[in-house]
Amino acid sequence: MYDFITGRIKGGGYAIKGAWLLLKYEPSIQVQFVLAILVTIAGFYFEITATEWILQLLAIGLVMATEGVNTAIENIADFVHADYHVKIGRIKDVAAGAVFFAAIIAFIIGLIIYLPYVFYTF
Ligand SMILES: Nc1ncnc2c1ncn2[C@@H]1O[C@H](COP(=O)(O)OP(=O)(O)OP(=O)(O)O)[C@@H](O)[C@H]1O
Repeated sequence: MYDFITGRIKGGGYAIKGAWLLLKYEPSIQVQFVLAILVTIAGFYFEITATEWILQLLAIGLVMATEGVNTAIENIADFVHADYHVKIGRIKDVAAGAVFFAAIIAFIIGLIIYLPYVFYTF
């Protein structure tokens, strides 16, 4: 039981370290993080509802998480095969495609939440 708890705490520590590495070194994650801050400011500005906050946070989490996994896949691909290979290209394209799905959904959620506020405010 003690090993289980210390193991979980260590695992959490590694995960926080990984999140910090993503924010510090990955431009794609940094861009998503800035966008997340901007929509959070917009959320406070327009005083969106609790349900809208939940959907917005889910969208932010979905995009940041898939972007992080995409970065990990790119790193693995470069580690196992640094030279050009058509299969590596396909693996990276597919991983980027997953981010695209998440980003499109997040964008649509953003439109659904903010268009009515913008429309009625201005
Ligand atoms: N070793 C490779 N072999 C074949 N094609 C590759 C290889 N590396 C990259 N590519 C192609 O170039 C694209 C971009 O790859 P890259 O690793 O530069 O990612 P990226 O889009 O610049 O990601 P990021 O901006 O997050 O670093 C891939 O989606 C793939 O089509």
